[in-house]
Amino acid sequence: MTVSPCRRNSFVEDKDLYKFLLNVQKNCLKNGLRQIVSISLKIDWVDPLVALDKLAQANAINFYFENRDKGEAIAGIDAVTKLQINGEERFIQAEYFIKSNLRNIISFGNNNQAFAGPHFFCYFSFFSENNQIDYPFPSATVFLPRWQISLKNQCCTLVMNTVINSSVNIEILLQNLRNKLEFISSLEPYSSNVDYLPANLSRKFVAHGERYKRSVASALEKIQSSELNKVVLADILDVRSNQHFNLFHSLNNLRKTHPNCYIFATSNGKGQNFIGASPERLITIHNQQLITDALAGSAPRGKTPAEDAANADRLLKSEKERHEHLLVMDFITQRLTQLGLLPQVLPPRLRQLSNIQHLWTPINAIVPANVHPLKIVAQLHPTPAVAGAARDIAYEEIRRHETFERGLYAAPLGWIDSQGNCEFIVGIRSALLDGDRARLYAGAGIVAGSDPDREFAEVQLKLQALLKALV
Ligand SMILES: C=C(O[C@H]1C=CC=C(C(=O)O)[C@@H]1O)C(=O)O
Repeated sequence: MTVSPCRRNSFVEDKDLYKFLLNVQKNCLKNGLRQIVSISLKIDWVDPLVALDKLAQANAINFYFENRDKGEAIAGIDAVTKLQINGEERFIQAEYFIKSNLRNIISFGNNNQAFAGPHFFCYFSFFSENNQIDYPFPSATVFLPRWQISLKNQCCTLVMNTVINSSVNIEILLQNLRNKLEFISSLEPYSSNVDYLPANLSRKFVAHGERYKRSVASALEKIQSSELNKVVLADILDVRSNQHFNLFHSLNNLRKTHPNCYIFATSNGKGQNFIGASPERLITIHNQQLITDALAGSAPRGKTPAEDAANADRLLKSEKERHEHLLVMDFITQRLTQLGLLPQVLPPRLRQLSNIQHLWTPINAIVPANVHPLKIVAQLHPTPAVAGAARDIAYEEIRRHETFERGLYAAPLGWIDSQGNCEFIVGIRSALLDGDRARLYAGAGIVAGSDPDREFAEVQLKLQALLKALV
């Protein structure tokens, strides 16, 4: 087990918290209010994934986010307050929900600690309305977790968000916190061989290939004859296992096999989970410094260093891949400029993942204090890395060729704190888990010069890497 350089607070002895909560309650009584309190405590090292595994209830919503390269992981368990909506106004309503809740939250604890204080977890679907009536997630969910366990640079933080009103028993509330702390400190590191038998998978649909390639060919005709420059067409892989998919086992596999991707999972509290390993950051804001990624244009990794270098070289020089990439970069810079930001484009580079490599251009900007992160998310989503250009024509093509609901696939997912810091990624290379069934999603950008066979192979490469991690 990793030894933590950080020691937890001896809060149990701390009378300040008790006094603080009593004061909050007094104020609630006097003013007829209800207040959310966010208590942050440094705790001994724990794996947030294990905490999620052991603390999550099947009937509550949860969220998990990890980036191994950055040494960060965060689990949000159960909700103190949540918003679930559909429709065009979802980003504005989500922003309003967060702002109005923040006005009613008082924080306790050291807010300089990483991931201290209230964090709102947010996830959206690709389209503002899902066509599939029984799709298991609404088009926007925002929640403040009851429990949040995070890790950054080997330091762990527990946040308890709780409602205080006139009838809450403060002693019971504190006892609940002590119990939780004790339970968390008893957790062992993740062991991948616990209670887990290898699964047998059967595929429900085997031959999407010809249909996908026909869609690419048809999209290419449209690209030749219209304003469409690019469309991202996705495919699915439906599998069934002889046992229920194990969320934690899959997440543990994903973080091992994709250490430089964002590993994510959300549960809807009704038995379905959406999980994945995405290389694509939509935005990170830290102290008003924004970073976003233009990520598009791909090649497989080579089997030998020489083959790998040759693939990388071809990718960097390919006019077709650079055109595909440039469409994303131009879109992002234009959209940020429209918001009044001054984007700085960094030199292009390669983003090399375990199975695939991409053209990657990071873009920086300073975010004025009055621009909420969700305004930027709304402005950027969906970029041509997951939709296309021009967007409206790409939407038509996606709806025409994809016979499934995209749902949360290729959509923004992340967190926002009370200072306007945030991290949102794009939920590509993802899967919807539902008991013993899983639907896997991946796509590829189609531009002039795309070859249907190669685009299909790229999608399969992405799907197979994900499938391997699920079992
Ligand atoms: C839409 C996906 O990937 C996008 C992101 C990076 C590179 C892409 C490409 O080269 O086609 C795609 O635009 C996906 O993996 O589902």
